[in-house]
Amino acid sequence: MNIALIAHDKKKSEMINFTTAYRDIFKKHDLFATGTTGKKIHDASGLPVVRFQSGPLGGDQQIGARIANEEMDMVIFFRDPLTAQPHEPDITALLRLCDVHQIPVATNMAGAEIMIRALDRGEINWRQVVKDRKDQV
Ligand SMILES: O=C(CO)COP(=O)(O)O
Repeated sequence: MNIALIAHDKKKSEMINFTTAYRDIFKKHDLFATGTTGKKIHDASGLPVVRFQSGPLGGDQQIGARIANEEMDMVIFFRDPLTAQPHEPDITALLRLCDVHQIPVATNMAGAEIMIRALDRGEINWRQVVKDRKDQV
């Protein structure tokens, strides 16, 4: 599965802890991230991460484009609900595309833990059906 990982600055340490704790699950999948988040995850856990632009420079939009193409299967986005972001419209657009395309999305660690365990039990394998269908048209 293709998993997008994103964390705002005050949530980056949570993301590092999360990806390190669930490293054995994450290493079975393909990881994508906004620029700074991806670098920190890789440096802390050694997991390979494809990095897009930093969020304020368009990284959220790049991940959104992957979602629009049915190329992203899950989004874990640790948002900072207490700090205004200059690229708020990009963040809203990314979450909107998750809803448009029925992409499992967690915006905090409590939800992300449930989702990552479900992933490991194969409960998100239906995404492969969606992608196969897209390849046929
Ligand atoms: O701002 C972000 C998401 O909206 C995250 O971007 P960085 O991972 O580059 O800090």
